[in-house]
Formats: sequence, C-alpha cells, structure tokens
Amino acid sequence: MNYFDYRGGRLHAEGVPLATIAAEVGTPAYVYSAATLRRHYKVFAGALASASPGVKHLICYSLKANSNQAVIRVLADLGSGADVVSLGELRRALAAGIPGGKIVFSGVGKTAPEMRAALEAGIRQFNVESEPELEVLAAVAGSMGLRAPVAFRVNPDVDAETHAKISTGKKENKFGVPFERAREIYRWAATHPSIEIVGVDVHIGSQLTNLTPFERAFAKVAELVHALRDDGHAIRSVDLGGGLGIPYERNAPWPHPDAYAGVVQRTVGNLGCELIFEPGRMIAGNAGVLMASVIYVKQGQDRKFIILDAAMNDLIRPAMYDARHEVMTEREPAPDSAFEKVDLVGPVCESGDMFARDCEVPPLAAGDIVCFETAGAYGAVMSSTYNTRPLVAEVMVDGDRFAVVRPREDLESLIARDQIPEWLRGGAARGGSAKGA
Ligand SMILES: Cc1ncc(COP(=O)(O)O)c(C=O)c1O
Ligand SMILES: N[C@@H](CCCC[NH3+])C(=O)O
Repeated sequence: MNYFDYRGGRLHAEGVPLATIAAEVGTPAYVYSAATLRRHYKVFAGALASASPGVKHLICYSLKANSNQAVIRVLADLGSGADVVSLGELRRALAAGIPGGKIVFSGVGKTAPEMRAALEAGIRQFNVESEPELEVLAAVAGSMGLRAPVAFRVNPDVDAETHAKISTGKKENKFGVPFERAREIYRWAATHPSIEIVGVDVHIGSQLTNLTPFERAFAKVAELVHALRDDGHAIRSVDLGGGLGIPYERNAPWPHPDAYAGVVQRTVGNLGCELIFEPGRMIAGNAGVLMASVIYVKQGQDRKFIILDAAMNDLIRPAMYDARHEVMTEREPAPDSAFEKVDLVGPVCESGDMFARDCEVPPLAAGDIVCFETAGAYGAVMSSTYNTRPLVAEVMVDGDRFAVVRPREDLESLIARDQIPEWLRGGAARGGSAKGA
C-alpha cells in the first residue's frame, strides 16, 4: 500500500491532493505522510517482536534521517526512542517528548558540553567510539557525581556492500573501536568509577540491501558479548545500529524487515540482552516526497531539460551518492500518453544539479508539478542554502489533514543573518582604515 498515489487522476498524499498543498504552501516543498511513518515503525517493531518474542527491543529512531519535530512526534507517540548525534538532535528528541531513558547518543566527536547535556537528560547510553572520548566522558560524569552508561561502538571490519560514502564498518572508516582491541578497551574503561559498562554497539553502514553483512557483524558482536562476560562485564544491552535498506527504484529488491529480524534472532537473540535498534531511512525514507514545479522546458542541442524549482541544495542525494529517486507527475499520465526522455535538473549553477538523467516522463509544461519519491530520509536534513536559496517548506499530512511543519525559510532573514563589520562598511577602497572592529 502506498500513501502517495493517484486518486481520480491526481497525485495525493494520503487523503490530500498534492495540488492543494502546492497551491497553499508553494513549491518546492517536502511532504511527509504520518500514516507511512506509523506503518514503517509498526512493521519494524512487529517483525522484531515476532522473530524474538520474549526479548526486549528498544527502537531508537535515528534522528539524522529526518529530525523535523513533527516527524519525531509521530514516532514518539508510538513509543519510539531516539538515536542522536549532536546537542541539537538531543534537544529535538527531548522537545518532541522522547524521554531521556529512551535516547542513545552516537557519533565520533561528542563534546564535553554535549555529554553534560545528555547526562542531565539521563540518557539510556553513550555509544562511545574512542578512548579519548571515554576519558572526557569519565571526567564530565565524575564532575557531576554521576556514572555514565556506556557501550563501545565496535568496528567489526565488515564490508556493508553499500555506497562507499555511507559504509562505516570497515577498519579504514573512522567509526568505532577496533574489534581486536575491544576486550582490552572494555577492561580499561571499567576501571573508571564514573563509567558504567552496559553494552556493545555496532553500525556498519546505511542502505544495506544484502543481509549477509549484518549477519557477519552481529555474529561478531555475539562472540564479543560472550568474551566480555567472561571478563566480568555485566553486558545487558546490544545496540545493532540502523542501516536497513529500502527500495529507491521501482521493483528494486530490498530486504524485508522480517528477514532482518530473523538475522537478529539467529545471531544475538539468545544473549539475554535488551536489543536496541537505530533505524532511520527504513522509517522515514518512503514517508516523504519532494514536490517541485517545472519552471521551463528547455530544448538543448541534443537533450531536453526540464528545469525545476527544486535543486541539489534541496535534495543532495542524486549529486552526492548518484542516488536515483523515482519521479511521479502530479497528474496521472493518460494510458495512451507518449513518454519522452528528459533530464530533470534544478536551477543551481552546477552540472551536477541533476535529479535524473534520461528519465521517462509524460509531456511536461511550465507550472506542472512533479514529485521525487523516497525523499523523507536524508532529504530536508541535508539541504543547504547554496545559491542563496532559502530552505523549503515541510508539510505533514495525516489522513485528510495537512499542516506546514516548517515554513519556507524567510529570504530576508537569510540575507540579514550575515554581518558586515564596521571596518568594511567604511570601505577600504574609499580610504577607510583596515584597523579596528
Ligand atoms: C550510528 C548510526 N545509527 C543509525 C543510523 C541510521 O542509519 P539508517 O538510516 O541507514 O537506518 C546511522 C546512519 O547511517 C548511524 O550512523
Ligand atoms: N546521508 C546518507 C546516509 C547517511 C547515513 C548516516 N550514517 C544518504 O542519504 O544516503
């Protein structure tokens, strides 16, 4: 079932015509479906519950995929926890109503102020990625008279078989502590009175479409849990990260959460640990589209370009990862429609500002609306204001209601944010001095 589909020949998000949203909010805009978010969360939770009944699971939605407060709120209402990687994400999770006890803090560069805020919030666990980080955490927790709950993220040196830029579990990647040294690091960490060792964490990459790398990594984690227990550590939680891939292209094969849950059960299901998961893309990816309008149809020397009002600054994935996002036109193509091959591009001054090359679309004209699918994860969160293009609006649909959940950024304030120092205002060219503030 798809919540972004045609009804009466017009593309809808759940019960709302996208043309209605475009008329009210303008384009470009991200449109999210609350029903899809809920369904994905429930499918994932359900798969885990049936594959390993009796095992405690905590789903910590990975905010980096889409940290809009309304998105987090939908998931918080279902009982989701959060995986955060910055003070900003921590604040967002708490603001959306996720209790500290359901928050895990990941990332290789946590700072002392971030640790302090997380300790104040009473988070579930820190996924620590290095010895220097552990030392700072021990000092911060000690100064607050607290014990910090810690799992080390281990780097199992497993190839996730995904895009190199989002592969994180090989030894050449910056993530995690070396698997071979894990026991020694745990032994050393346990000597810090302000550190409480609670678990083991792993995350080998994102958009994994093959489950074998998960199986390899989780099996190594299980082996490590046994070894750590032999060493006297009370390991009670295993965090398996995120990474489950989703279909970007129609009919592309993708791993079903049931199969993933089977791998989880086979590898770490019998350790007597609580299992933590950090899915991002799997929850949010297909719960959002980027809606854009055609500005011009341009016939080039040998190619036809559809120039849209959305660009690489709004959705960087095609330019950054050669990702392909399927396109849907707002009007359902007539059955006899003659499709043509075009390049869908944005207005930004880079040739890489292209959403899709040789894309088959029905004839398009200026003003027509198109949507890029699977843009709910790593879409708006990765956008920038390159070319001084304000951040676009974000809209949440729920049944036949919709609301702007982030207004389009105001161009005036975007420009006014920059400051011209007094010493530049005088104008060196007009004889001003270079000294002074
Ligand atoms: C530590 C960690 N957890 C969770 C995620 C979420 O991954 P995904 O969106 O692929 O589920 C990421 C991103 O890859 C991550 O780095
Ligand atoms: N930004 C990446 C995913 C990064 C995963 C974060 N660890 C993407 O769009 O595919």
